[in-house]
Amino acid sequence: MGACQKDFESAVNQVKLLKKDPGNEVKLKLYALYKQATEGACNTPKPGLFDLINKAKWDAWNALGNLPKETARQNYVDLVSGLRSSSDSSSQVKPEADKKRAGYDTLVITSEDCITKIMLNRPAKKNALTTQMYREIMLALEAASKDDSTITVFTGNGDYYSSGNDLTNFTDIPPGGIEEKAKNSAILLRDFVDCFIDFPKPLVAVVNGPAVGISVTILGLFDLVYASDRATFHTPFSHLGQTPEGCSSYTFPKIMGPAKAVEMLIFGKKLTAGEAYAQGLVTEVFPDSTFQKEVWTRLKAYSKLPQNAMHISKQIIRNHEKEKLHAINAEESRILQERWLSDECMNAVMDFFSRKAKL
Ligand SMILES: CCCCCC/C=C/C(=O)SCCNC(=O)CCNC(=O)[C@H](O)C(C)(C)COP(=O)(O)OP(=O)(O)OC[C@H]1O[C@@H](n2cnc3c(N)ncnc32)[C@H](O)[C@@H]1OP(=O)(O)O
Repeated sequence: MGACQKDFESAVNQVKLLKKDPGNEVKLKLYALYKQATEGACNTPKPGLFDLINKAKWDAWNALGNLPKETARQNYVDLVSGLRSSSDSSSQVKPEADKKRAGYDTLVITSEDCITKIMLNRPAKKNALTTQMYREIMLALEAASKDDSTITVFTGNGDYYSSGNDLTNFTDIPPGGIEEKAKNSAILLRDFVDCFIDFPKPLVAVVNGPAVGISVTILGLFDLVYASDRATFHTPFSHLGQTPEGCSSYTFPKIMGPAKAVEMLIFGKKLTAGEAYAQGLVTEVFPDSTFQKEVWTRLKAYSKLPQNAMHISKQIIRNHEKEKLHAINAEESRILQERWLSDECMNAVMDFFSRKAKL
């Protein structure tokens, strides 16, 4: 027990030295295990529903039940050891690999063959989109709109394309409380989607795996969507007490007809890649085994087409609707600002964290 206590104290110190923020979920786990290891089973009153951060912490600790202090200590030590080794040899592609595009922590951006590739790079979190990531994507789009590339490609690192909005975004409450949080998030959402509406060059999604939430809805603003046959398309907004964004309330009925759009956006029906192709959301589906090779061969050929002609064609095709799309985006963001304050939404986010804490 003495040695274990020493390992535990050493792990507590190592956490402070981690080079990379392990993210809110891991911090919650660490918190819970630390409390259990030092104080035993959760013994404090449950915080109120609106005290989101303390409630998430309490839930995580309480979920450990009567786990013995010794086991909690050991689990804490193991978790920290895993974090240290994954930060040393992470499967995450190091942004330093691309010297030209330093300054992005959550994306890997490369330019080759007149193609700028923006790769979401949080594979361990299924490329869930943090607030920082939304901001970095906006910066990357701004840079790509001005660089000498012909087309811009979005893809995901790892087995997912993206699991959509990172639900921990909801736990970082500013001093102004949840109303301020909802207001700031609505502004960020609106600005983020505006960047896609205004993007001047052909925009291609290389959907390497499952896509959820906002990573699906904004596909309606892309010019080509290539999908692996492993990809799925899921917008579980009602399940989350939320409503459509990314202009999908307009683009999805237009693309696939109202009946199919309703199945996805209201009832949360998950589409396979083949179904998404049949509904017109996806341009073409490729077998996963040859996906990367086939898609990149195709894109390299396209990127050699005359650049100005392609850019002007995109403008002709998209410009009629720009004003309308901006208005729709503003309205969807306004409605979501209200939704985020609803009990339905808060309970759904709490459920996600409770499910995680019980694992
Ligand atoms: C500025 C704000 C704009 C907001 C715009 C509105 C946007 C709306 C949306 O995008 S709604 C969609 C939100 N996304 C979800 O609801 C998905 C939640 N995640 C899941 O359901 C599952 O994680 C999964 C189905 C994507 C994958 O399941 P599985 O294969 O079993 O993997 P894990 O669950 O173990 O995931 C690994 C790891 O990643 C964490 N994670 C995955 N997705 C998210 C996410 N969206 N938010 C936060 N964290 C996520 C997951 O918790 C695991 O973490 P852990 O290893 O336990 O620490």
